[in-house]
Amino acid sequence: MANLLSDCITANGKTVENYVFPPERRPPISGKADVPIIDLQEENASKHIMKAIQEFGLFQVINHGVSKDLIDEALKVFKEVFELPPEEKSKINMEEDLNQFCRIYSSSYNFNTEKFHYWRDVLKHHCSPLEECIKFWPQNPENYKEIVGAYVTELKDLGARILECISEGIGLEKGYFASELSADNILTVNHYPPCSNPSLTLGLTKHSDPNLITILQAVPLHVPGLELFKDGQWLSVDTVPDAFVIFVGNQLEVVSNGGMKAAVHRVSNATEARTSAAFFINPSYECMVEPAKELVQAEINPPLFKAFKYRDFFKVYTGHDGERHAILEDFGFMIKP
Ligand SMILES: O=C(O)CCC(=O)C(=O)O
Ligand SMILES: [Fe+2]
Repeated sequence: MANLLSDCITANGKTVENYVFPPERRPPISGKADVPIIDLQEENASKHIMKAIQEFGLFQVINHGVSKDLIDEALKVFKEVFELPPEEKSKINMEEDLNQFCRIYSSSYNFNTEKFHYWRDVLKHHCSPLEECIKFWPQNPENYKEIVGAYVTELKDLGARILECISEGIGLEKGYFASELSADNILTVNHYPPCSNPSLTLGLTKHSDPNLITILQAVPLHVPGLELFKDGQWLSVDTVPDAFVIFVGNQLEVVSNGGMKAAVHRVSNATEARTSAAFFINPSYECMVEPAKELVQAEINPPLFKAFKYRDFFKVYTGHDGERHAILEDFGFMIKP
């Protein structure tokens, strides 16, 4: 397993080879995306969410009910993980197995085979069922389990409320997603260390998330990073304080039979460090995913995706970085270049 970037930087203060992406994989941004800010307490929140999804595939939520103190504590503890001395970090499981419940690694799952590495370190663990997963979470910082346990419990609840708004918005019963479709939760903490030449690297390449929805927060707010691909252009995404960014993922695209499109995004680096926490709401690995029967009609609106087991999709998604688009098309996704 490769060293973590955060360790290399502390150890010798300079960058590492194989992090320079070819120019065609890092086209510049053309401006800013005016991503809608939705007040979840507002009566018409569901309507606003649907409109934002149609236009952007993502939106910000405020008045979401998650306390500011808890958010601040969680984001602090996430940063602290990457500030631990290398010997402490190495105690966090670094196994390659996809089913490991807690892993810390650099760049991506495919570090050993990928040609270019992303300028990021990652801590990733499952969060459901909490009592089981929490045993595998980092022992340090000491308060990690307590704070992150409370944080992911709140985010799970927030996700359920947002999914209720979405099911209402697309004409499905309110509890449609409160099933195996949203049974698994994974937390990914991305740490993008300071980069001396951020125009040459990528924190994360162009992708859409594999899941139902993602709930994201990043600090510090003034450090840019998240970028959205919209109408053939890359646009930077600024967020307002204490808002969560909500992304439509591939499985929502399937269930809505293409009615909603997953947000295509990437992350650029900066001369300052940035840390983001992405809470992924996923189907369970055994869940069969297909377009909702209620949204499909044989002649007028035939199913655009064949049914698949989420495990099979996820294996493809994580295993074939370079060929991902061709393979996703095999599942029915119409991927534009
Ligand atoms: O760091 C970010 O802003 C986004 C991270 C992301 O896209 C992901 O983890 O899938
Ligand atoms: Fe993402």
